[in-house]
Amino acid sequence: MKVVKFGGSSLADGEHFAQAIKIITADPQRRVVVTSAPGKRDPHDIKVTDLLITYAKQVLAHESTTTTVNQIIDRYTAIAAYFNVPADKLNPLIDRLKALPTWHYPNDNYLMATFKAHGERLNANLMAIILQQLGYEARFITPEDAGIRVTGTPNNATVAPETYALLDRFNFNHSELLIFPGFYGITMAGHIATFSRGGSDITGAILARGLHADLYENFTDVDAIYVANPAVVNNPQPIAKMTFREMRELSYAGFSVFHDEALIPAIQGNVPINVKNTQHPEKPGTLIVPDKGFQPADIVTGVVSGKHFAAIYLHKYLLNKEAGFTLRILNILARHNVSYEHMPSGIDDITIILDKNQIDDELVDVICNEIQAEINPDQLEWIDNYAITMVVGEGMRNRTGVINDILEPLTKENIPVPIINQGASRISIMIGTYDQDADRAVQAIYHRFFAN
Ligand SMILES: Nc1ncnc2c1ncn2[C@@H]1O[C@H](COP(=O)(O)OP(=O)(O)O)[C@@H](O)[C@H]1O
Ligand SMILES: N[C@@H](CC(=O)OP(=O)(O)O)C(=O)O
Repeated sequence: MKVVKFGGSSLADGEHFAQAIKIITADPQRRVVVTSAPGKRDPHDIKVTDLLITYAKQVLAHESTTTTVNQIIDRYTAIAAYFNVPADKLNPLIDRLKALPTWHYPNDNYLMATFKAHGERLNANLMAIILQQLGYEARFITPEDAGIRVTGTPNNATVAPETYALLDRFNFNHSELLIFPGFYGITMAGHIATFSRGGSDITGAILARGLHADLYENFTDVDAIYVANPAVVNNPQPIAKMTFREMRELSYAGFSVFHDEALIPAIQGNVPINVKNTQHPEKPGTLIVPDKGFQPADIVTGVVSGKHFAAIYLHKYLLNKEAGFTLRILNILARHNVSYEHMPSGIDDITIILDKNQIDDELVDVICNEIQAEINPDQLEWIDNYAITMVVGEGMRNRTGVINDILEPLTKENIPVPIINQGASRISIMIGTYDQDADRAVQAIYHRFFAN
């Protein structure tokens, strides 16, 4: 059995829906379908999820919602019209969308999550209606029905382990197609909470593990996952096969084509993932497989840069002799609910690299003041413009000279490298550069390893 997930770009309009349906029905193994919300039809279009965020904000600000609601309705109406879906089938979906402001929410964050989740919920419902109209045995299933339980915050939830016990008990007759909305689950108190953006990939992986799929097919708008982001490197090489561990490192570092958290259920359930192009399903795409017995084809599998990092640099003599020093800094960060990404250190120095998205200017001041007061370092600096380039590959393990091959092209390009950190996993090397050099660093490393 295969779980198939279609990204927003693959369900943007009626024509894309028809192509997705062609794929679903071409293979009897494809039994479980996960939908995203309709994505952009062209580069200037707005994703339905973003329209829903605007709708929620307008409700919270007591502003008029008419234009936004009509824009959202138009997206679903256009898809329904493509398949001649009668109005009485679509009207309950529209009524639900319009009624969202009248529901009760524990707070504004839950309201936002519920509005956002409806992009996928309405799309899955519509997909089931269309499949039924075309004569297929299809059932629309919600996370409530199946038992996708989540914990955490309403707009950044994580799957709760009991989900898998509930999915095991879920009555799944393999003769029918199950159509699930991606992106959200239900909290213990019964409220809707979404995963982070791009999180429909996570729903697909949860279902692949929970329903014991043999393969998780993730349909998107590129032929494969490439060695580097095609927006940064011209015409990069596709990756035919890689390990879960490689993909987790690459997606965490910025390969937005597949959500990094979606790797975890697939790893736990040992379900391989095939990322494929909806417009070219005949192409092999990229296969992501367990690490065991994997034979890497190249030294480097992928190279990626993220530009949203900052760092706290601390210098204090005899720092390494002071027991609990690092713990005290991390406690300060934890008090403000800030996590760190990397922490390279020397005998008298430590650099703590943070994701800037979780911190604003006010919080930077508060944290630095607390560090100064509690730790009393000789030097404390906030560095605001770090980019992290990750070079990842199972083929790098136990190989000498790789670091030289990575740094040499950067030196040639005059790119300063203030930080290097070789991951404990030995399949990744982190190169810290400044924001403005990040893309050139990826291009230089890519060309060094894949020039021919
Ligand atoms: N290394 C990479 N290989 C392929 N695509 C990448 C890579 N890095 C970033 N991307 C981007 O990811 C996009 C697909 O992800 P996304 O827009 O989330 O698709 P979907 O709508 O199917 O969920 C591609 O169009 C591409 O721009
Ligand atoms: N629709 C949600 C979830 C998602 O996974 O979307 P997409 O498949 O278009 O990346 C978002 O925009 O974040």
